[in-house]
Amino acid sequence: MTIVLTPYWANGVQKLKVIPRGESPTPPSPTTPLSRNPHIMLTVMNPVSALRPAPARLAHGLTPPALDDSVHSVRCLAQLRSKDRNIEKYIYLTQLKDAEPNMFYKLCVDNMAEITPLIYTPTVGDACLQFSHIYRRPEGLYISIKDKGKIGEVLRNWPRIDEARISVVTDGSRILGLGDLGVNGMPISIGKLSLYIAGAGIRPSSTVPICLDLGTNNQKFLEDPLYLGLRQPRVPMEEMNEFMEEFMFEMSRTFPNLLVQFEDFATDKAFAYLSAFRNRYPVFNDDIQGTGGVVLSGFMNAAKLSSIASGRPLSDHRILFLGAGSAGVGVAQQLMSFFKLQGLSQQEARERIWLVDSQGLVFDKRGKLAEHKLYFSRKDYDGPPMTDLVDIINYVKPTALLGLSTIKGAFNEPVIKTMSELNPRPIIFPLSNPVRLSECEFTEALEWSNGTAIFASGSPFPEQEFNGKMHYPGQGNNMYIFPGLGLGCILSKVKQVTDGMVEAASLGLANSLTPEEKELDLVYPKIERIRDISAEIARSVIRAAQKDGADGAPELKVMDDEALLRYIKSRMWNP
Ligand SMILES: O=C([O-])CC(=O)C(=O)O
Ligand SMILES: [Mg+2]
Repeated sequence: MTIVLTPYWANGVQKLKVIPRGESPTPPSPTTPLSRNPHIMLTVMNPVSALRPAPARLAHGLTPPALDDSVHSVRCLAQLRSKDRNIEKYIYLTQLKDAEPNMFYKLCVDNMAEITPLIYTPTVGDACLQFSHIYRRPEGLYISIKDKGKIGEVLRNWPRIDEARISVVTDGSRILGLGDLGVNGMPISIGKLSLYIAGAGIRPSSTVPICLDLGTNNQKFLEDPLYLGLRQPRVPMEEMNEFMEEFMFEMSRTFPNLLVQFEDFATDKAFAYLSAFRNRYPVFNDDIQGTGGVVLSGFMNAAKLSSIASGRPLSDHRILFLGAGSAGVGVAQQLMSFFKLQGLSQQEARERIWLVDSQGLVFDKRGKLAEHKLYFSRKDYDGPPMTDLVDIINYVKPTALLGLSTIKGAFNEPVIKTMSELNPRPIIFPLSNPVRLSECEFTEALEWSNGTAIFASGSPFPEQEFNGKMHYPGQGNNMYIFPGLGLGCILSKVKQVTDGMVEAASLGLANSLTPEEKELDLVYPKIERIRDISAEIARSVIRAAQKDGADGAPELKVMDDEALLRYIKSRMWNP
């Protein structure tokens, strides 16, 4: 006999009952108590934790006499802190989100600096690597290549279609700097959306984490008996293109009010799908535009500090990128705005930027280059290939060195010393994620530059005392941008995400430093203020959407800036 396990509730406790397959649970009658009504039971057992209703208050006597929400949050935090390993903390928080979503988000909002690195970068990287092993419950939506031709049907299985406003979609092909993780990329979509909720007050039930499964080329996963995805290599690009066309079309049909964030697609796909869809649907790519926007913002503040020390005009900065993938080129494109804001032409702005990839300096005469590198490829160099980073620095004489290479240790002592010889305050941004792939550590940058480096990294580093002074590392991570950008897009019901909106998000972030933060030489605001920052960013984004004619909420146009900010804050969800 085949049996199925059917969950039911008894005295407020969830249990499992074995019943023969085909036999249905007792049909509900109007007199069935709520806790025994299988329809209610189904809601409670909804596979998507963010969609589950808050658990009903238990009847008197079913909870300990002194259980109280404010004390319980202290208890949860203590339980969290009692775990030694970050991955255990991640698992604990995932379970808490499932069991008590409000408590989970309350902990996040109240302890942003402590919890963000656990639910997001860098711990989420480990969670992805181990996802098929630490998996406990369904969360989010999985669409596989096997669903081609019926993607709409799968999407319509989402239980709260009407409420859906924001989806993070990954195909797992380039998770952080960890490479192709296939369906194990799901925690990235989940983690980003947790930050939307905690950082911008997006309602949990309006978030849709999605992982597309187009196979994986990760041999280790293909051989892992616990791997949760399709056991096949990635499908060819042509097949994926058809899949993506159907996917985006069905997404817009099923969820007419949804903003889509593409996340961690391999470089070629990241660029291809952004340009294929951005004029047709409200979509942006976090790794190209979010990272670009956040680095532009930090760079604007860093350049001011650096120029004060050197006396050079802002328009004279020279930026060298190590790494020319989607993030590197995305950031380079965004940094063009910095120079244009200083009055340089497009051509002049481009000449302030140099790219280095795995084969060294990117220049026209080097030979065939990938499409996305062409724009920044140097036309003014025709010597032999230049591969040594110190040589390249001595040739380019950059004021800023930005790393998006995922090569740990690439910014070594000679590199940073050379930067320091050229600049009284060199800008050093090792932006690769997670932390163990960072081009250098904060302490190294401080030591080798004798405390002069203006530093921001993709993953978090602790603050550091050096030569009797406290130094604060910036975190140039797109987490500062995407929650506010998304909030602005949702509230103004945008039809598209324009370049102007991304630039506005970036300027909004740059201008959000308080006088105290400036006093400490910070290039990014403190993460504890993320809700205020997100509201400011959202306002800038809404104004830019209105200017670009991309918005669909005319009622926001008549509000003055103060009223708009109040309105944005009033729409934020609180746990
Ligand atoms: O997730 C992060 O921490 C930043 C990001 O988008 C990436 O590295 O791909
Ligand atoms: Mg990413």
